[in-house]
Amino acid sequence: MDKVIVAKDLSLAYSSSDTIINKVNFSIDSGNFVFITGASGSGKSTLLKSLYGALKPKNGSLIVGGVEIRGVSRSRLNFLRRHIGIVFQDYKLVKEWTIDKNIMLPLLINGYVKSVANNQVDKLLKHVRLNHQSGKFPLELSGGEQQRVAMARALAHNPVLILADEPTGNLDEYSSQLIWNLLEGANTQLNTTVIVVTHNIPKTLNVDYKHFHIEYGSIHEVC
Ligand SMILES: Nc1ncnc2c1ncn2[C@@H]1O[C@H](COP(=O)(O)OP(=O)(O)OP(=O)(O)O)[C@@H](O)[C@H]1O
Repeated sequence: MDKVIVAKDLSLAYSSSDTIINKVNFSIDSGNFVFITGASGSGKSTLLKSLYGALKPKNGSLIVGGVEIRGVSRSRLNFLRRHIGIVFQDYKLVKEWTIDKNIMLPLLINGYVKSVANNQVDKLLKHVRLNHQSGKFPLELSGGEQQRVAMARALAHNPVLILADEPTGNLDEYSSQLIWNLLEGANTQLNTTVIVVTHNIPKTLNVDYKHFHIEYGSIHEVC
């Protein structure tokens, strides 16, 4: 099976004095569904940031989608990110844009012509059960609805990898379940590799998943 991510002796830090992740080794196969847990401040978001190149390794090697993140050029990183969908706990939608335009952005970046992108946005809004909210702005939606827009944006360009940082952290049970269903669907139907940072692994998920736990700068596989 292809490896989507390979970390060798990977260390991550924000400054030269304190290392958050220290010489870890792990790999993730294409099509895996992976949970990353750990105490608050253990480095879960830091690890995720490194996977989309927002934080470069301090030492060691981190290969994502065949691209070595350490020393990667801006253009190569932009190319890699076209194959990644990212979901944040605080949604990170552009509030001045309609939800349709937010979802359309990755499609236009990936070279879709406007008419095809428009159709795709309609399909995605239906997929996340928000077609009735088309044309609205993010702040006119509830938190759960905004996160579903963020999910639609992450799924829009059929990414090979979805990275989600506490995607249900602020949501009620109904919205959380919808988000888990969407992530599960991407994984089982499209074979998208999914990596989720969370404090709580849902009990209702119908996928075989891997579970990595971060503690004291190390990562170990729980199952
Ligand atoms: N931009 C930054 N600059 C400097 N230090 C940072 C930065 N972001 C995070 N840190 C530090 O890195 C450590 C790990 O933070 P991180 O956000 O990765 O933890 P986490 O496991 O995701 O925590 P939580 O579950 O609370 O979100 C913390 O000590 C934090 O203060």
